Amino acid sequence: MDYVVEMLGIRKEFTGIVANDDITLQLKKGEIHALLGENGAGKSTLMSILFGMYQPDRGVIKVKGAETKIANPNVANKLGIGMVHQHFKLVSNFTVTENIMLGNELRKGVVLDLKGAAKRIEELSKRYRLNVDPYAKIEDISVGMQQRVEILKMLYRDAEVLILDEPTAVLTPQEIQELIGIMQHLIQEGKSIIIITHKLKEIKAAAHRCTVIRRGKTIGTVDVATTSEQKMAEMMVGRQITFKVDKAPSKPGEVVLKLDKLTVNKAKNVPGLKSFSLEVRAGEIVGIAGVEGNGQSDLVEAITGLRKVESGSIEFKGSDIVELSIRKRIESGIGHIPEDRQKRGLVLDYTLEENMVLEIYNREPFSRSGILNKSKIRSYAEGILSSFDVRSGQGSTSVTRSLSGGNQQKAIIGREIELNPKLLIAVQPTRGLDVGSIEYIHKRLIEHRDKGNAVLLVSLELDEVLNVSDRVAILNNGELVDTVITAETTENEMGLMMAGVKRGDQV
Ligand SMILES: Nc1ncnc2c1ncn2[C@@H]1O[C@H](COP(=O)(O)OP(=O)(O)OP(=O)(O)O)[C@@H](O)[C@H]1O
Repeated sequence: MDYVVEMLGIRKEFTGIVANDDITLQLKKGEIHALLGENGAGKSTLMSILFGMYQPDRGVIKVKGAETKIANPNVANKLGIGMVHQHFKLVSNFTVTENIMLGNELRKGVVLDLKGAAKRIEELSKRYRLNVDPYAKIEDISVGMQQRVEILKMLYRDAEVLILDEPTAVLTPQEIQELIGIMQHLIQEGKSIIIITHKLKEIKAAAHRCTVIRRGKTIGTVDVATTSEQKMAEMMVGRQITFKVDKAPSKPGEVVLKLDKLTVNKAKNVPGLKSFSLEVRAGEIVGIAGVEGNGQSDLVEAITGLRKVESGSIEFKGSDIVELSIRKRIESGIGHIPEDRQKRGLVLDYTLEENMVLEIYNREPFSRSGILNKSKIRSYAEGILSSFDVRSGQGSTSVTRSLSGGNQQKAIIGREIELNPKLLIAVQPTRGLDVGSIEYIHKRLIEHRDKGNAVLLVSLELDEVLNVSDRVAILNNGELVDTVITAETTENEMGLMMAGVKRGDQV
């Protein structure tokens, strides 16, 4: 068999946890190979080993049949292996060309030929249909385009094996389709791809084979065309997944959040949200649907106090909170699961238990007369971590940075729900989570509603908005298109409203 890369019997242990335990993955030339596994299963660790960022404790790596030691990423590059990380490594005020040359020509101390490099980048971009402008500045291009720059960086270095670590997590549905097209074109040109994703639909749409790992061990490699999504999910979590959200009809109570003609600016004098009105009641989940960048973050940041309001009012439990500080808003009962967990949600160098009490460490019973009660903090944190199944090497004392991305996300969700806020604002709560965890988080959001709280759910996943929310407000270009009851609408109808077509105007 013609394998370009083989990872055989790979083991990697971190303090307190075996991240990879005898894993085998074989990549055929010209295939798109998906790597699937629960949060913390060991996917990123395995790929970091292939890219030379970690050394395995045991096991063999072969590239084109020859056993190799990949001592560092430079060696990986020389062997034709490239990787796009979850968090891009681009300098925002540099151009595309400068970024691609950085760490290549620049490191080698070669005399720079920017023009020549830009020309080659343009050719590569054309050949692989990436549509990237070599002279654009990173800060001026979309996240999807930035990802293409990362792909170009690999191609510029003649990579033959491309590793993409959760590339679709940051993309809009449209960009995901484009990326799948790009991947298909790349393999036609002889490249081979390993892609990490939690989305079974994407695996079905793009991959030829899929290797499933669970808790550091290989479960198996399957042909995607003949394996159902259900089957892959079961291999991954080791139990049946329903893919359905069970919920009773909502029983809306008093108005918890009342937004009246709210206008928020994106930049100076550029409105992001325009005269937006909405009520969210106790005992209901209201979803916000829209194509990314249509006012969702302006809305969330205005309610949580991160952004100044131009005009209009925000009433929470009957009083206007526009002038309240962020901390006062949290104390009065507004919980927030933020979109960017690394920037806003967690302090990565703190331990997990410190992060679990970030908003409440100065209250009883966690501190008294300025002295922290460490055992109370620990038992509180351990409670959250166990009910939300947050997996880490050293339990509540693990440094948060060492957790896998999905486990960091589960920790934030657990922390915010545990505070039992009267209003919970959940922004993309299940981004980066495996199907088992998504099922659990949806259940907890509904339980939170059933306790008589209000939930505002902002998500780009139409399935999620439709299945979890009771009502949905649709945003287009910063304006409310309509508010609909989810049981009375369809995905198609919602799609049209997201494009700005009101219900009554649809044909
Ligand atoms: N540098 C590190 N130090 C200590 N533990 C680590 C380190 N890197 C990863 N781990 C642990 O190894 C396990 C596997 O993590 P990894 O990031 O490989 O999982 P993953 O499958 O990529 O998860 P996700 O889907 O959530 O991104 C996790 O329990 C994580 O906490």
